[in-house]
Amino acid sequence: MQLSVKDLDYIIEGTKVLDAVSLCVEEGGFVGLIGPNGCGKSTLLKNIYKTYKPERNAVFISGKDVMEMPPKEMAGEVSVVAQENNVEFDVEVLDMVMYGRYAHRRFLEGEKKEDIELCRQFLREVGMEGYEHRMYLSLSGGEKQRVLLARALTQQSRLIVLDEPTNHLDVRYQYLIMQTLKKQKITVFSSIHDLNIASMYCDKIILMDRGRIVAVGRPEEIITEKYMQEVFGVRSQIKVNEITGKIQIYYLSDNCKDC
Ligand SMILES: Nc1ncnc2c1ncn2[C@@H]1O[C@H](COP(=O)(O)OP(=O)(O)OP(=O)(O)O)[C@@H](O)[C@H]1O
Repeated sequence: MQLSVKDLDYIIEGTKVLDAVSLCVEEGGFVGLIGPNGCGKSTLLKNIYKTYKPERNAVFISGKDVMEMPPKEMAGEVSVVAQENNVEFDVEVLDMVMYGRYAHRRFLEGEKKEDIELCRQFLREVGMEGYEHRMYLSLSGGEKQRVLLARALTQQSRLIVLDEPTNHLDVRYQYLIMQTLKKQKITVFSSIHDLNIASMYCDKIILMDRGRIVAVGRPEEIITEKYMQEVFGVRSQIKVNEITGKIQIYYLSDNCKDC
């Protein structure tokens, strides 16, 4: 098992934001984390990649407690695409992607040709070829997001954790990014708002509500009319798409005449 969380609580300003959260993500899995705004998805992910400090013996990557892992070891095991990336100083896009090679470089070692080629390859994969020498902060939100994904892939860890990676992206790039992730031989754990995208790419979905895990299962077991109503408070119709064979969700508005 690549990632496991055991009975994790997390309190922010006196409020229990995570309440006894346990989950596991098996090696090679593509696991989506879904749930309403404010249910604790980002807080859970931040505990996993240690932006927040989890309790000891609660978060394990490849069997090791993350709190026992020094930064370089952590970077070798898990790459992260977080939701907020406050970049304090501007760099060229290629240099931004090169940061992903941190875990693979020795102290004071220069950039290797192979590293640069790898960075260029992942920039191509995310549709950012030709942007290598643009300044990162001059990019649009969606372009930045794709560069950060290239950086995470360049890290070549076995697990990637992403917080809403398709935020900011137009529909073409939403699918390109998910497709790119799917192609890698890597374990993926990602929060996802778009449930049709989740059903298309995930083999397992974890549903959260109010700081707790409500259900875990295959997309067709979790993205159901019942859970949509109970957890999101939205009426929906769910059908299997004839072309993709995946389930598709249609939202029904309250003032819809015939539904
Ligand atoms: N620094 C903070 N101070 C106070 N409350 C916070 C803080 N960070 C998060 N929270 C609260 O914790 C809860 C969980 O937030 P979190 O960002 O984890 O939700 P989320 O499921 O990722 O939401 P979204 O779908 O909107 O991104 C929310 O109610 C949020 O307001």
